[in-house]
Amino acid sequence: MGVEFVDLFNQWASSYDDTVSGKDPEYKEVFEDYDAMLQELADLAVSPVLEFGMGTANLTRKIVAQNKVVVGVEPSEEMRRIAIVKCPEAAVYEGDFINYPSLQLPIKSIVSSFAFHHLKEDEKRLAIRAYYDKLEEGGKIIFIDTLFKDEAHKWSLIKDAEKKGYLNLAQDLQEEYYAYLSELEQMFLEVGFEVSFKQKNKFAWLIQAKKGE
Ligand SMILES: C[S@@+](CC[C@H](N)C(=O)[O-])C[C@H]1O[C@@H](n2cnc3c(N)ncnc32)[C@H](O)[C@@H]1O
Repeated sequence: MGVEFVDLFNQWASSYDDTVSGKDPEYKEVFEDYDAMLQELADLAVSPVLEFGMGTANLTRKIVAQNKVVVGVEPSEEMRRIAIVKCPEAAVYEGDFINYPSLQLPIKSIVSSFAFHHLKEDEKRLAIRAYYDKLEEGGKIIFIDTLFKDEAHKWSLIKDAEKKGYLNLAQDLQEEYYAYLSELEQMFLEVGFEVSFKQKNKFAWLIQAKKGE
């Protein structure tokens, strides 16, 4: 489910790290402060960690460097191929936010960066419910992703991208399933999570959702 973007990621995998390091002007602002954002997320994660959409393992490496155990799930074969080389310490599985191998570990953190927007609204809701059951008491979901504050904010980002000639970005902002903050907040609250949002750059937000103890 939600894996309609995988071909794109197979093609993007070999140049993905150039994009996140700011070499592609079109996506520079999307990934502004990428390393610092991932580091903040890594610092917050409590082991054992389940990571979805690990891509080329940039977040995974930061978590593993703190001697935390990470199980990574990634649908793109090309991304997994790079992730395994860059982060041999992590267990890496084929799968997605909803379908992934059953794990025997007690999971204390579920993390993901720049990937949750690949799920449609009903898929996001399904995943969040399942993560509530999967997490240990006191466990946390910690995501970083692009969010829209509201409809006006969405269209201001799209218009701004168009004005700069960033037509791929403008198209992504319309075609991928970026959530509205209030809609995502509601999905977490209705399951029983405490949730908070912190804006990290023009596009990306840190989302923390805690399961009560
Ligand atoms: C923009 S990349 C982010 C990679 C990495 N987390 C990072 O921060 O650089 C999005 C990743 O999500 C993966 N992805 C796409 N659809 C997914 C899904 N339904 N479930 C899990 N991962 C997915 C892609 O293959 C890709 O590796």
